[in-house]
Amino acid sequence: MAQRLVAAVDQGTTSTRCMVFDVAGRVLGADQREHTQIFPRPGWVEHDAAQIWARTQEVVAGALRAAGVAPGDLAAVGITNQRETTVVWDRASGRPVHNALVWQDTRTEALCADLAADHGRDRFRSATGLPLASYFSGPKIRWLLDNVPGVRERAERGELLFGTLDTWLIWNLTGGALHVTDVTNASRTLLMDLRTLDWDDAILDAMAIPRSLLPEIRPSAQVYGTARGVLDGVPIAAALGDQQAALFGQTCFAEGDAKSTYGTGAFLLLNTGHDPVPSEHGLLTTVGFQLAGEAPVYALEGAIANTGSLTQWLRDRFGLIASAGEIEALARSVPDNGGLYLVPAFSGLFAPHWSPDARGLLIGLTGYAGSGHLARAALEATAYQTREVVDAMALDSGLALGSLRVDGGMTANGLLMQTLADVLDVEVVRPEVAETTAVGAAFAAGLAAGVWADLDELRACGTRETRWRPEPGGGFRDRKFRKYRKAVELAKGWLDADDAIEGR
Ligand SMILES: Nc1ncnc2c1ncn2[C@@H]1O[C@H](COP(=O)(O)OP(=O)(O)O)[C@@H](O)[C@H]1O
Ligand SMILES: O=P(O)(O)OC[C@H](O)CO
Repeated sequence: MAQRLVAAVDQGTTSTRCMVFDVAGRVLGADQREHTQIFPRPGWVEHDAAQIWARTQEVVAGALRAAGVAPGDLAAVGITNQRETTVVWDRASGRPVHNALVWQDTRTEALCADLAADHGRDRFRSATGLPLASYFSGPKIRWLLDNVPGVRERAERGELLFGTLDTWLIWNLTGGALHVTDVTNASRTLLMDLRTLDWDDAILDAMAIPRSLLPEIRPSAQVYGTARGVLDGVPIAAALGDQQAALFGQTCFAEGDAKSTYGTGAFLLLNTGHDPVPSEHGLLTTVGFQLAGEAPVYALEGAIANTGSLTQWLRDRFGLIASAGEIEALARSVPDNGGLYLVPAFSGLFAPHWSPDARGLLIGLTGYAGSGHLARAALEATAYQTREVVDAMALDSGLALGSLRVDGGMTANGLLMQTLADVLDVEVVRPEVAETTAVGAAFAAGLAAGVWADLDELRACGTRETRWRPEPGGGFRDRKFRKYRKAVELAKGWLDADDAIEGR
């Protein structure tokens, strides 16, 4: 078989999958396996990086088997991954010095508060596009240096390496030959200057992180090297953080293009072109992608903590529905939300508020309210939260959204998709292949390896999609959005200092 197939490895927070694509963007075979979520203390989340590497090899073998192909049939492999999650390992033995600290892990919150003490949370924002927060990798590296016995000394001697999951997988796939990351993953560390695309020495000094730990930063689509083992001889030709890969897989190549991924939480990314746009409205500035030899494309990102998790909450805590898909019928059993508004600040509010002291709020209750209204309020909360982020993006970038491309588990919900189109007053577009993250990694790798000639060829792949257009009634919906905003203000500041002390 001619080498026209491309594999993608999608290393996510809960599972790792591998998919094999043909030149038309069709899936020929796939495999997926979960890994263990380790919760040593409240707020701490870890992964076993060695287990993830083992799972990766299993799913690659499984996907090749399912597709009926051998490594020699692949023109390239692209890597995409959960972002920010931090691994430090021994250069000689390849053994991690500690479990990986996962992006959700909040153990570095006090460290971030200390680093922010004199200069504020935006101390490194102009260089990195990010606020000081436990979400990002830099503080996680610092925690490992400070808390795992011997690690700082070994790091100072140059014996240890740091990587996000892209770096860890590429290092293992090449038998330890390559210690590289891509610009999108590096842009989530709080250590990279967005303009120079290099590690920022002043920040490394301030965080006391030795440069020798850090990988070389490369474009997202470029032949980095050749794999051994399970992908023997296959060029590794792309790496992208998973949300950026979804942006690429959704063909959001032009300034003003935007995608939103709806899973447990939601991540909206807006392509802002070749200049990083600083945010004054609670968004993150990040690298969208960089093709070999080309200038980087930047993005504004809005991260929302709770969207699909609300569906799970109604299912698992209240038994209102037996499966996630049933929420749509329950919501359709009533004509509107009956005056109910739900602010899902279960772990505070992320973009655009970043209010850790907010807690969830259900308001507008009357004797009339029933389970159907609650289901509506839960789905509408996702649409309103999206509108908050989209409005912030317009204020920061001056770009008005032409349409919103969507993906993720929640997009199976037609009522939600229509509500989203109505609340945003833009067309909502869902592609046929829902695995846009893997598609993006395959597209980027295939582009670097010459399977596809240019971005236009990628746009032509998999053009079948479903669209929802806004229905009339904008004024009424604006009033409802204002109500939701009012509820958000009521939810903020709910936690008092002594609540935190009691650990509530
Ligand atoms: N039809 C639906 N309506 C609303 N929410 C849904 C629906 N189907 C799945 N979900 C929610 O979407 C999430 C799963 O989506 P997925 O993209 O697999 O998420 P993740 O990658 O975060 O695990 C779950 O939180 C689930 O409750
Ligand atoms: O692995 P996911 O899909 O939960 O995505 C995680 C994000 O990259 C975190 O920033």
